[in-house]
Amino acid sequence: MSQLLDLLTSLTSCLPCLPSSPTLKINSRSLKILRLLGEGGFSYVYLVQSLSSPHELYALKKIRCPFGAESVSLAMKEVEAYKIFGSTPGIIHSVDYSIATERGGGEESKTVYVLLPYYKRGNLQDMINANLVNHSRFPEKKLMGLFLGVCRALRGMHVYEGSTEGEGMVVPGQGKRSGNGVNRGADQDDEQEQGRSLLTEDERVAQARATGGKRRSYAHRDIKPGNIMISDSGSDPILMDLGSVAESPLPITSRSLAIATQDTAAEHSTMPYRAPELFDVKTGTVIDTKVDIWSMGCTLYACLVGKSPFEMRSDETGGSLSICVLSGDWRFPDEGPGAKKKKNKGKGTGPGPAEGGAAQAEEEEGVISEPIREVVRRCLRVEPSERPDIDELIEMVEQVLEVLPEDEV
Ligand SMILES: Nc1ncnc2c1ncn2[C@@H]1O[C@H](COP(=O)(O)OP(=O)(O)OP(=O)(O)O)[C@@H](O)[C@H]1O
Repeated sequence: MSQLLDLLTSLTSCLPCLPSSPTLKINSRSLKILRLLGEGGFSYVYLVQSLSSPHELYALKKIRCPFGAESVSLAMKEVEAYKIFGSTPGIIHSVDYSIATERGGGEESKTVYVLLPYYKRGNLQDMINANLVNHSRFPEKKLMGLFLGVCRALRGMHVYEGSTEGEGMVVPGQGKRSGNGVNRGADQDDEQEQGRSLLTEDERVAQARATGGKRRSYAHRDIKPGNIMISDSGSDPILMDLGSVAESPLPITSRSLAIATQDTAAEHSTMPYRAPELFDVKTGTVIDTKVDIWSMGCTLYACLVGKSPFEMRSDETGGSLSICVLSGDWRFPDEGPGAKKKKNKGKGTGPGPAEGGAAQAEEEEGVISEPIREVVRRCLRVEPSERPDIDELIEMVEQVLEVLPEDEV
């Protein structure tokens, strides 16, 4: 039945609101499904409308849990992450959630529904796609302003200072947490009793040893343009898709933990944006927030060039994407042997004074400013300790914004 609804909704996704649109209830809220917004590995995201206040639109993420308790607990980790960052600026929060149980053919399966604010402007990937279609590019200052917004939102995870909503909610391995006004069903109460954490038991023990049990930070682990929504005003980025969020640092204390971490990354972190240390997780290393800094470098490059640096390079060379990532093999389109050299805007610390002439303007068209290139280079160091941390990255981006000339209107 559930699959039939997905099929029906995806078939009608291009149609405006049908009179017979399916409806569903999330706790006390009755919602009408308008259309499919997108789909991922195990989830569908629908645009829904409140039946009681038709001007209220939401995005409803439906996470199917086909593999029993394990997949339910993964979905609940995502729900938990929405709560943890519920009041962190620049990070999506959930409005409500529920767990539905379906019984059929003697089997029971669960589906987790998460109600999210709807962002009508879409995400950064949509903007990249529009640029590719229109042969246009982001004005650099506007782009770096958006990028700074993403850095600041990410800082809310990397330097987690707690949230009034989230505090007392995550009780690794034990205890209850307080409600947040959400009308939870019996299933949710069961989950509540068990207590939730973003860590598996092995990870929790390893981390407690490494941090002396102190509160830590979080890594998003799937930063990419498709996971950065644009606020309705058009000026603020919103970090979303918290299904991959993991507590950090994570010391890899055993071979089994290394394999589990690598498998989780393979499932949840998008390959062209995934840091090298997650491709080949080694025992004795520590996986931390630097994985996101790598992905930020890939994201900035994709905004400038149209795709991830490693997708670009593996397309160019015909080589494997993972080998390009592991060896840090990437370049800007106008760099390297055989590349058509364009005059670079702003050598060294910043773009130089504007030089006149139509030929000059034409030559400079499509050229990426040197200070922006440098941000990408710093993020894409194969050795995690050589990458800036989030505060250093914010500082770099603020300096770039200071030296960039105003965008032409
Ligand atoms: N709040 C929202 N507002 C508008 N559109 C949304 C919203 N949330 C998700 N979408 C759309 O649905 C798509 C899939 O969402 P999301 O990334 O959360 O799903 P996912 O299953 O985790 O995807 P992935 O496999 O790419 O990680 C997004 O790319 C976006 O187009």
